[in-house]
Amino acid sequence: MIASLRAFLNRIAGGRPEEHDITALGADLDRWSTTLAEAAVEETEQVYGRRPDLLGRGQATWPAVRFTHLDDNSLEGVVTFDRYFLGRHGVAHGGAIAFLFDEIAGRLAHLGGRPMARTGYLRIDFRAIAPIEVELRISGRYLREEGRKRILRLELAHGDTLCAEAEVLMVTLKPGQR
Ligand SMILES: CCCCC/C=C\C/C=C\C/C=C\C/C=C\CCCC(=O)SCCNC(=O)CCNC(=O)[C@H](O)C(C)(C)COP(=O)(O)OP(=O)(O)OC[C@H]1O[C@@H](n2cnc3c(N)ncnc32)[C@H](O)[C@@H]1OP(=O)(O)O
Repeated sequence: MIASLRAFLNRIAGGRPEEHDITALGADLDRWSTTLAEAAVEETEQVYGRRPDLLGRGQATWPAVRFTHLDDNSLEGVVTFDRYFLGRHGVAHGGAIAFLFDEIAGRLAHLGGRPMARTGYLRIDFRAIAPIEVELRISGRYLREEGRKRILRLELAHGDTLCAEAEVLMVTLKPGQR
């Protein structure tokens, strides 16, 4: 279903359907919303975004990263920004890159069974455009750990071109923090 939704969002983003199809689609979506409202659950019960075995953890609105390497202190992977993530002129939206980085930082921060942490800061430098619909490389590693602070470095590259880099602070949650 998530794969279908992902494909659907790309068709929406990249299409210019006829008016009668837009109207029919809106009605279909409204019907599904009503059905899904009956299946509403608390956050702890939801499945969306909680399936690490699926691309993008089972989120349709997250760029689908495929990890090629994971150890306790670093990771590597590939990601393609679909049409849905277009900013302008064939380039991925900067916010989509921030979303990608925050998620990757979360993944990196919890490697090696480390305790739960939250993003303190995410400082991004956009060095070159990141094109959509091509495979980009993502990498992340620990710079250092200081008490509750984990400082990480992330990179997004297209071939030999560095598209964006970030320094991220993840802070270990204190007892009672959620
Ligand atoms: C959403 C939760 C993630 C759940 C992960 C779940 C499972 C993991 C499994 C797999 C992972 C896969 C994917 C992960 C998914 C998503 C990851 C997304 C993560 C996020 O998207 S998360 C949402 C955005 N995030 C926030 O919503 C944070 C709001 N905020 C706060 O919750 C507090 O602000 C907090 C807790 C950050 C700190 O607060 P606090 O009271 O606990 O600690 P305190 O302030 O004492 O800071 C301690 C030391 O950090 C330094 N420090 C703190 N902040 C700093 C800053 N900005 N700049 C420079 N230094 C800073 C202090 O200066 C001090 O340093 P020092 O000890 O040296 O003095």
